Amino acid sequence: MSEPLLTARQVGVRRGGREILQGADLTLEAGKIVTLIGPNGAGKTTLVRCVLGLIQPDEGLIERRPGLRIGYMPQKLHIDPSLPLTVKRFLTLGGTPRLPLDEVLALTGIESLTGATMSNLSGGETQRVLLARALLRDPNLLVLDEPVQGVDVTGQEALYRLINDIRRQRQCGVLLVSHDLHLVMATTDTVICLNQHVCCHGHPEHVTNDPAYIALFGESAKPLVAPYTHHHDHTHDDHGNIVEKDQHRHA
Ligand SMILES: Nc1ncnc2c1ncn2[C@@H]1O[C@H](COP(=O)(O)OP(=O)(O)OP(=O)(O)O)[C@@H](O)[C@H]1O
Repeated sequence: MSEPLLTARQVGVRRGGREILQGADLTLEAGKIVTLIGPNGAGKTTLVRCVLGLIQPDEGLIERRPGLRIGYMPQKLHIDPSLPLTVKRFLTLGGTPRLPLDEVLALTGIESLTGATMSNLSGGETQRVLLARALLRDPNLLVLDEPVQGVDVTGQEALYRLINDIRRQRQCGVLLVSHDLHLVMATTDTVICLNQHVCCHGHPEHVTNDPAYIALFGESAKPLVAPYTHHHDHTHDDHGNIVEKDQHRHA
């Protein structure tokens, strides 16, 4: 096995006197897709921000391979609709790209959009442009925070296929945040379920057949067409600590 691109060990983050992330482990490797899933407020974006180096964990450590280049696709893009910003201008705002623009436009299928105004793009087009921007850095690691937000179901499948093709072609590692477990299962190498701590993790096929996983996510997580729902064999108190069901009943 080659040296990982990034390793997070026992990462913990506290905010406002509350543990929002505890003991999270993560290993990202070239050519592999790791998907973070979990309910709202589970700490997914917080872990992503630690990976990106935007925040320092209060506990644990993050090791990055020297020279690691990360391409980041944020959850949302806020652009003033009155700004007449074209796709080409947007893509070249971040300085000199490491990959030829034409190559990235072709890879993401947005060659015909270069003259379009950013605020006029559809949800799916916007996400492709954001992906293109992340790719221009020629990253060894792509970090995609809910990349299919605002995209219809057909577009979501196409976007996940594209992400899969990109990691095959470019052999970059991918860290994906998703609520769409059923859509990412087929292309993910490792699933990490987060709810302040890592509730379970592993290869999707093994994980979906694991009774612990089924107890955690419910039967609806098994068929590939069902919406993702999150069930726990435990709950969390206001501080993110695990409360066993029995404790709860007697509380
Ligand atoms: N700077 C902060 N100060 C206080 N609380 C914070 C801070 N940043 C995050 N939180 C809280 O930590 C928790 C985890 O937030 P985070 O954004 O990581 O969750 P998430 O899993 O990405 O959620 P979502 O799926 O809704 O995007 C939330 O309850 C959030 O309100």
